Amino acid sequence: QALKAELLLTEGELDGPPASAPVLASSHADSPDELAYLTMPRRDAGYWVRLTVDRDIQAGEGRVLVLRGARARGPVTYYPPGAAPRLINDAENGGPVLMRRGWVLPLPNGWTRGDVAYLRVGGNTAEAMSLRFSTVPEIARQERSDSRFMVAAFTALMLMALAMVGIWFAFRDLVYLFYGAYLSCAAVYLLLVSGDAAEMWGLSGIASGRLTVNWSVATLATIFQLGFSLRFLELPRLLPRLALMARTLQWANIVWLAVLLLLRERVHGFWYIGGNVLLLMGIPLMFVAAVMAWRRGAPYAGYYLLGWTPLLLFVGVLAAYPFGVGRAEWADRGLALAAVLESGVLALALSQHAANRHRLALLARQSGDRDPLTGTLNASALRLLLETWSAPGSLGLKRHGLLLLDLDAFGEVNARYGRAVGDALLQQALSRIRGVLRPDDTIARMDGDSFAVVAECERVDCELLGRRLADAFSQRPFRIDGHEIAVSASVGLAMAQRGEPVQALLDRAAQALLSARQAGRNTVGVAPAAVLPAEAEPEAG
Ligand SMILES: Nc1nc2c(ncn2[C@@H]2O[C@H](COP(=O)(O)OP(=O)(O)OP(=O)(O)O)[C@@H](O)[C@H]2O)c(=O)[nH]1
Repeated sequence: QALKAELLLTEGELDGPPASAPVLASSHADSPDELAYLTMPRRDAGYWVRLTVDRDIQAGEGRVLVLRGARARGPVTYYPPGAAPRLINDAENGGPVLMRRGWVLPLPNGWTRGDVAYLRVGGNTAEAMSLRFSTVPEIARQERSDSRFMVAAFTALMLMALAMVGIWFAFRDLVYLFYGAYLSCAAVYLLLVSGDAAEMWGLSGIASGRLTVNWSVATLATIFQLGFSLRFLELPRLLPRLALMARTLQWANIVWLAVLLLLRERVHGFWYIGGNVLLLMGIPLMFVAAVMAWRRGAPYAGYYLLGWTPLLLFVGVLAAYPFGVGRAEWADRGLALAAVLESGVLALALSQHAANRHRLALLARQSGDRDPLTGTLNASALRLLLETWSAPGSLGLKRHGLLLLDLDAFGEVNARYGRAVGDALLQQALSRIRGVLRPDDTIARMDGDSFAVVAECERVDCELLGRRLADAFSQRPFRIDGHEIAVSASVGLAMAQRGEPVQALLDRAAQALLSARQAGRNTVGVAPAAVLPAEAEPEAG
């Protein structure tokens, strides 16, 4: 059964289908599975679409046409072959609502070859639309299966959102709350666009104001997603410029959402174009940010990429659909599936994030060994933490480095300004070190003027961190009691290796620190890799 759809170019308002008109574009669907697909450029006068078939369709066959797209347009009038015209896509004026997979255009008297059907498509928006044949039982089957699928996706997302709120409650870090809020918005959005909300108790009211609500929920999801990404990828620290761009985009979304909420129907004709453009700008930005953060050692950026890439692709396809790129038929389901996959991966990452933090907090609290002057962990607490991480079977940090930092010529500060000033300097030194670290890094005061940092990073990034720590001291003098005191620091780095005893790791870091001091201070020394019994053989051979 071949269906032909032609986009006609007419002038002025007509009372009925044009007798003849130039054809702007045409599309064929040669088999029942194919779509006739038309992209419509913006045009004040709207369009007429002429539909023809190459074979007769009997009235009793139960065949119907399914129209998709044209979502943001004004009312569409349908002129069935051999029957009276009717208005569709007019939910806001009490007309029939969108089915999950489009509007059903019935063929009450069948379709005789040679008869012509028309669609009058109003509204001044650029949007693509598609047409295909189906049957009522087939649509019913599809609706049922879509419905089950969407409810499962909704439930999965909502459960994960609840878990995130729970984690936020325990740790009070906004990253979890943002993610939970994003998940709930995504779940509600999926339900709304799937069309199920209209039939659900409690949601039918929301669903009837459809466009404003759908778009607001989607925009809120974007706003929360950006907030989450900023924190999760540690953009302000790692990539300040990208962080600024993400914040700007977040604000643009907030402003655009306010426009929608204030003006509602009055902006429906064009609002979604701005919304989709913002979305299409955000996708590559977040992708680039994730790749760059990953390369700079953001510990969870790998999860982010794994989870988001498929979802961003589907969002991109859907956002580009009104502009005539891509076909949204398969993208709806793909979107739901990718959203569940994404939330699964990210929820896993965030719970690992939380578990790491929990273990640290617990250990630090249990150890109770704190340095009285600065209030941070002391040497024995740090040793306990290192022992726990290196114990076989522990969750452990992935790859981590131990950095020892020693202030250069600190004895002179004491001698020149007095011990009280020295104490104040040590306290300020701790905040300088903290300023360079991530929230998950661990810091301890070992003794006198030396500190230790344990950071989850690859060797290059740990070396960079070492340099940043030294720079934090050399680039700015301390100001204490009206004195300006310049103090540099030397840093020794040793990368932890599986199976290496904690004392050996500490010794290697101390050796690296010694070499840095011997190299003239204000430098970073890096310890050579440990030779472990299991690895000694291949090296010897
Ligand atoms: N104000 C103050 N000073 C301390 C404290 N604990 C240790 N110190 C002093 O810190 C200094 C540690 O000196 P070292 O690290 O051996 O040597 P340095 O003077 O820093 O010289 P470098 O060889 O460059 O490290 C000593 O002068 C100690 O008296 C403290 O709690 N408060």
